[in-house]
Amino acid sequence: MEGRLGIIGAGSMAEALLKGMLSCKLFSSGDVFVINRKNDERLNFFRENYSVNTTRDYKELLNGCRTIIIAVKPKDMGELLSHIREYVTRNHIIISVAAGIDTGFIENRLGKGVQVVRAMPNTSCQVKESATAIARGRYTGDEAIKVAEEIFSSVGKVVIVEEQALDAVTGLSGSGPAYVYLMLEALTEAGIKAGLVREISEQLAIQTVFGAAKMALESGEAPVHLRRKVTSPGGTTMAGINTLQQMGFTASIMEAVRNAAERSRQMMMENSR
Ligand SMILES: NC(=O)C1=CN([C@@H]2O[C@H](COP(=O)(O)OP(=O)(O)OC[C@H]3O[C@@H](n4cnc5c(N)ncnc54)[C@H](OP(=O)(O)O)[C@@H]3O)[C@@H](O)[C@H]2O)C=CC1
Ligand SMILES: O=C(O)[C@@H]1CCC=N1
Repeated sequence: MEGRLGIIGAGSMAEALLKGMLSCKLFSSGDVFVINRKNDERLNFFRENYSVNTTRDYKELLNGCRTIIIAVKPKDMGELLSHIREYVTRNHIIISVAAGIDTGFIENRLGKGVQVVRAMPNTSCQVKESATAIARGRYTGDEAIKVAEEIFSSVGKVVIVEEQALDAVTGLSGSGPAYVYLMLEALTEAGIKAGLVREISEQLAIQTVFGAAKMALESGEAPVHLRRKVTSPGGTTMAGINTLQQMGFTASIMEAVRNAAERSRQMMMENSR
C-alpha cells in the first residue's frame, strides 16, 4: 500500500496487526511509525523485532503518516485525542480499533470533519485470520473505507457494517477468540480427565476446532447440517451434545455475546462522561 502508516499504541492488538500486515508486505517496515506514551521497552521491542520506526512525538507521526491506526485502550482515547487534535487534518484516515468508542466521540474531539473508520478486528490478525468489521464515520469518504478494507483484508476477512452493529460485532468476533480458547482449555482438561496425556489432549482439541471451522468455511454446508452428520442416533456425540444442552451450552453462549455487546455499549457511556 502506498504511503506511511502510523500506529498509536504499542500493545497486543497493535502487534497482532503489525505482524500480519508486514508478513503479507502490505507495508514495508520502514514505512511504519509506532508511538506509545511511556513504555520504552515496548517501543524497543517493536524496533528490534519488526524494524519499524518508533517515536514519542505525535506531530512527527501525524505529519509523516496519512493513515493512522489507533490501538489504545478505550479509557485512554479521550486523552490521546486531545494530544493529536492539533496535528490531524481532513486528509488523514483515522482508523480506531477501540472497543466501545464510536466515531462520533472521535469526530467531536478531533473536530474539522475528520475521516474516521471504526474497526473491530480480533487478535487472529497475527496469523492473518481475523474476522473484522468496519464502519464509516460521518465524514468518511469511499477511499478511506477502501484503505481500511485493504488493511484488514491483509490480515483476514472483512465485512462492512453500519456503525450500530459494532457492539454486537465486538461481543461476537472481537471477544470471540477468547471464548474459543476457553473451550480449548476445557476440552484439553476433559481429555486429560478421560485418560489422555496433556500434550495429546491439547493437540486433538486444537485440531478438532480448526478442522470443524475449516469444514464450516469450505464445505458450503450450514453448521446445523454438519453437526447432524457427526451425531449418530444413540451414539457418542448425542450423549455429549445432550449433556452440553442440559448444562446450558447454547444459552451460555447467547448470554456471553449479549453481555459482551452490552459491555461495549456501557464503555461508550463511561468514556463520554
Ligand atoms: N486485545 C484484543 O483482542 C482486541 C483489542 N481491541 C482494542 O484494541 C485496543 C488496544 O487493546 P490492547 O492492544 O489489548 O491494549 P494494550 O494495553 O495491550 O495496548 C495499549 C497501548 O496503548 C498505549 N497508549 C496508551 N495511551 C496512549 C497514548 N496517549 N499515546 C500513545 N500510546 C498510548 C499503551 O502504551 P503506554 O502504556 O506506554 O502508554 C499500550 O502500548 C483497545 O481499545 C481494545 O478495545 C480490539 C479488538 C481486539
Ligand atoms: O476485551 C476487550 O475489551 C477487547 C475488545 C475485544 C477484544 N478485546
